[in-house]
Amino acid sequence: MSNLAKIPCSIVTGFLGAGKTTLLRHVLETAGKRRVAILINEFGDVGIDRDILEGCGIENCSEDSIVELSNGCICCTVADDFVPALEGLLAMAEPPEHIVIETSGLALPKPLVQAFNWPAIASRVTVDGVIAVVDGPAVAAGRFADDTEALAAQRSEDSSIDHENPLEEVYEDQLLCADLIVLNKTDLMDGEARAKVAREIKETVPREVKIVETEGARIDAGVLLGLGAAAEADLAARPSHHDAEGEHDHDDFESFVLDLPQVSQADEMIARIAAVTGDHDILRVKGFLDIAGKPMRLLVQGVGARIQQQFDRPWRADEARQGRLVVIGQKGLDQDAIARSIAGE
Ligand SMILES: Nc1nc2c(ncn2[C@@H]2O[C@H](COP(=O)(O)OP(=O)(O)OP(=O)(O)O)[C@@H](O)[C@H]2O)c(=O)[nH]1
Repeated sequence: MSNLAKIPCSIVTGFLGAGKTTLLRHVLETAGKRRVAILINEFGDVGIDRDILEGCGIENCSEDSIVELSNGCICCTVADDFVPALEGLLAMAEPPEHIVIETSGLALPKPLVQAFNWPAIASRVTVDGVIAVVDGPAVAAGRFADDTEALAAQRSEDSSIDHENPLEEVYEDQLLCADLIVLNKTDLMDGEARAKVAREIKETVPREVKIVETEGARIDAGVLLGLGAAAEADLAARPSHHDAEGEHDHDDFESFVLDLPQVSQADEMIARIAAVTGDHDILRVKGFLDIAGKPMRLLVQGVGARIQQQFDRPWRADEARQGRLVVIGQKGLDQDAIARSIAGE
C-alpha cells in the first residue's frame, strides 16, 4: 500500500517541560476541520496533560480523540500499550485523518518510530514526521551538558561508565531522531543564546534538519502536519545512544504524586514549590491547586525553578476538589522532605 493511503502520524518529542503540550494545543487550534486525534504518553501517575488539553475548550478537541497512555514510557511499552491504542483509533467509526503522538519527556522516539514497522500497523499508518521541541533557555543554561567534573569523579570509581548524563542522552536522542526541531521559549533568550543553541543543535545532528524558533510553541498545523517523512523507512539516518543496547531504562528518573490541601491563596504555596524545586534538583512539577472560594482550579506548572500558574477551568460537580502535584526528577529525590517543604512544615 502506498504511503498516500496510510494515516499520517506525527511524533512530538522533547525533554520534560520543553513545550510539547503547548505545541499540541496550538496545532489543535489551527487544524481547522481536519480530524486530528491525540495520543499522549506521560511519565508519572496522573494524566495532567490530557486534563490540560481537555480544559482547553478547543472545538475539535473531543474527549474521544484524546487517548492517554500513562503506565510507563511509551518507548518501552510499545507492544502492550502503543500498538493497541493506535489500533483503537484506527477502528473508530470515523477514523482520524491525522494522529499526533506526544511522547513523555523522558521517552526516546526511535523505538516508537521502529514500531511503525510492526505488521499489525505497518500497512495502515506512517510516521509523517518526528518533531523535537527544545527548551531553548534550558539548553543555553547547560542543563543537558555533561557535568565533566562529576563524570571524571565517577569514572575514577567505575571504569565501565562510558557516557554520562542521562539528561544529555535523552535530549540528544530526541534531536537525532527529528525531522523538524522547534527551538522554543525564545522569549526567554537573547539573540546570542538563540544562535548558540541553534549552532549546538546543528553540531549534534549530522543531517540537515530545519530549526524553527518559537515563542509559546506557536507553529501552525499547516506547517507541522504533512512533512511526509515516512520516518519508519529511514531509521538508519537516526542514530541513537541506545542503538547498541536496544531498550533504555528509566531507572535514572522517578516521579511521585502529592495530594495537597486546600489553601486560602496560592502565592505562599507556589513560593514553596519554587523553593523546593531549586533545593532538590527537581526537573518538572505540574498539577492543580484547590484555592478556597474559587470555582476554578489553578493549573500550576514548573520547569526548573520557573513556575507558571493560571486558572484553567471550573472544578466539575462530579470531581473532588483535590489539589495534586506530580513531581519528576532524577532518581534519589527525598520525597518526604519535598512533601514537608511544600506543605510548609
Ligand atoms: N516563557 C515561555 N514558557 C513556555 C513557552 N512554551 C511553553 N511554556 C511553558 O513551559 C511549561 C511547560 O510547557 P508544556 O507544554 O507543558 O511542556 P511539555 O513538554 O508538554 O512538558 P511535559 O509533558 O511535562 O514533558 C508550561 O508552563 C508552559 O506554559 C515559551 O515559549 N515561553
